[in-house]
Amino acid sequence: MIIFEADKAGKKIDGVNILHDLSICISRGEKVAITGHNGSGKSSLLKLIGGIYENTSGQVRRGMGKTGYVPEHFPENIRFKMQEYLLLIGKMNGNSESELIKKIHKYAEIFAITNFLNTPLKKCSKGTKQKAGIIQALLIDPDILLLDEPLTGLDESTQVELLNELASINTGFTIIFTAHESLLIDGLANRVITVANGRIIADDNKEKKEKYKYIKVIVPNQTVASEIPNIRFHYIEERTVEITVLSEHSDEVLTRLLESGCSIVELIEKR
Ligand SMILES: Nc1ncnc2c1ncn2[C@@H]1O[C@H](COP(=O)(O)OP(=O)(O)OP(=O)(O)O)[C@@H](O)[C@H]1O
Repeated sequence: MIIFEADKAGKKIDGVNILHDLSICISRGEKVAITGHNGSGKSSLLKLIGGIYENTSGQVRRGMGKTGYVPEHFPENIRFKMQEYLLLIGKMNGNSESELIKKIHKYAEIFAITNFLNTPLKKCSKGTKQKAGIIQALLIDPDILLLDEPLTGLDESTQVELLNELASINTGFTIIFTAHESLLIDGLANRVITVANGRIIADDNKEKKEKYKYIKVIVPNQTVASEIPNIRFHYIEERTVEITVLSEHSDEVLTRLLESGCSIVELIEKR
């Protein structure tokens, strides 16, 4: 199901075109990274997708359901304790208090910040505040989560922690985020949109790239490999063969090898 579609869309602010000629389609469940240099238009594209910006040219259609948006910077000097703040924000969105407390505790556990629920936000670290920002967006049970540079300014171990936590929340919903870090792009995205000067210059669907399996196997005789379809192979020793096969054929190839009395030494997935 398509949740966002742009056809030659553009955005002009104060007479300046900041996004040009964008044509994209995003489907439910995709994990999309928007990347590019500073000032290339990443945040603006995210805002256009989320409806924070309306297009000033071309066509845009949205069918996204509830959208949770996490801005790049968490507001400074909030005097509320974390749980008070999350309750306040959650109530604005019509949740009941008991329902909200359950959700806050569930997400605080996933994001490993339960110990900070009673700490004033202004005393929390950048990483903890960032996590509170993400939880705030999750409290509305969004169908789509938009994150603007969620790892910026965090140290490396917090980045890895946050990535794992983001990857562990419900895999079914759509996540669209801007990022510079290959850690987040490689770890979370299945599609990478690259922008430069307000234009999309690349749109790569990682899932579509063919995946291969590399199998190292000891064969009982030299005819086995030559009788198996859909593989490339070469001998590295008299009885040891390296086989490369498309992932989609790998199960049937492994079955054939085992039925022919081969011993599998190594099995690696490659892009
Ligand atoms: N509200 C605005 N008014 C005027 N110009 C803007 C506005 N928002 C963005 N721009 C301009 O549009 C361009 C793209 O900005 P944007 O914030 O989308 O880039 P970005 O890739 O997210 O940058 P960064 O990586 O530095 O966050 C920049 O030149 C910026 O100055």
